[in-house]
Amino acid sequence: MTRSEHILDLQAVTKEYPLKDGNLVALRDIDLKVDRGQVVSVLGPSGCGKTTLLEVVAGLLPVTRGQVLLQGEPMTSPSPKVGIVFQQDSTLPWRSVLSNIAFGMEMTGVPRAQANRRAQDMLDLVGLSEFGHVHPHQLSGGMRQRVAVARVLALEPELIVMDEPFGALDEQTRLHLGLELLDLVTRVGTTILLVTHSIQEAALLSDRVVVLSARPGEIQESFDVPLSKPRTLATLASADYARITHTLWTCLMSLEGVRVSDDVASASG
Ligand SMILES: Nc1ncnc2c1ncn2[C@@H]1O[C@H](COP(=O)(O)OP(=O)(O)OP(=O)(O)O)[C@@H](O)[C@H]1O
Repeated sequence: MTRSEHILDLQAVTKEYPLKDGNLVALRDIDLKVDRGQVVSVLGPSGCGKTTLLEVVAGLLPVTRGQVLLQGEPMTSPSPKVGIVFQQDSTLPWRSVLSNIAFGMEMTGVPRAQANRRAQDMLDLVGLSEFGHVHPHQLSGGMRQRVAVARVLALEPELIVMDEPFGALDEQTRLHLGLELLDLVTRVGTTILLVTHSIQEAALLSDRVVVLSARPGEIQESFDVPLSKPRTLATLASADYARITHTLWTCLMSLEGVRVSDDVASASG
């Protein structure tokens, strides 16, 4: 594999937070390569450093040691090449949906008329063609997250990092929107790094799932997800899906010191 195919390359990344009485090591020696067009999920126990990892990748936090390369270049500050979708609704309530999407483009100097045209294209892409002129509070939580995704896609990032983007939604809506997102990013060829607490979501959407250990977060295991594409809700009923969720569940439970019997793990999948 050539260097350019690794859109993201974390090399021995360690992140420490300074505290009054010493440093808190949030991440230790993280080596992670993500190929162009891949969806990679990060799972791990609460507090293991998942959000820290995303913030480091997005250039929002400096690393303590090691480096983050995006397309071979060190990432040391936020870049338009990396889009971010957070769990919390980040739409601006006083702007219409269309102008929420256009806003990011206007900030980067795109003329308003052009930004509005592209915003409409993005709305069409996320299935909200008719909703450009309403305000965010008139949409459901899932629709608002689609607006957030459209706003990020409009900027044509190389990589999108997502922190529990559908975490505030019920499990069914979450998986449904996740599949829509997967279809979308497959079409536009974007690379995704996704933090989630949901084994189901990670298995359903990812090419690879990385499991972090309890703090300090180190890479415990990395699993390729051998599910055929396109993924659909029917994937949830497949034997391969049951196997990969079982594997992920067992790995996570072992981090919590729990031994999972096959029966319990199968039932959980
Ligand atoms: N700004 C900060 N200053 C000091 N410590 C921090 C800071 N931000 C995070 N931490 C600590 O770093 C560790 C990792 O936090 P982080 O939010 O990255 O974990 P997480 O895996 O995303 O957690 P969760 O799954 O609960 O959302 C935690 O122990 C947290 O308390």
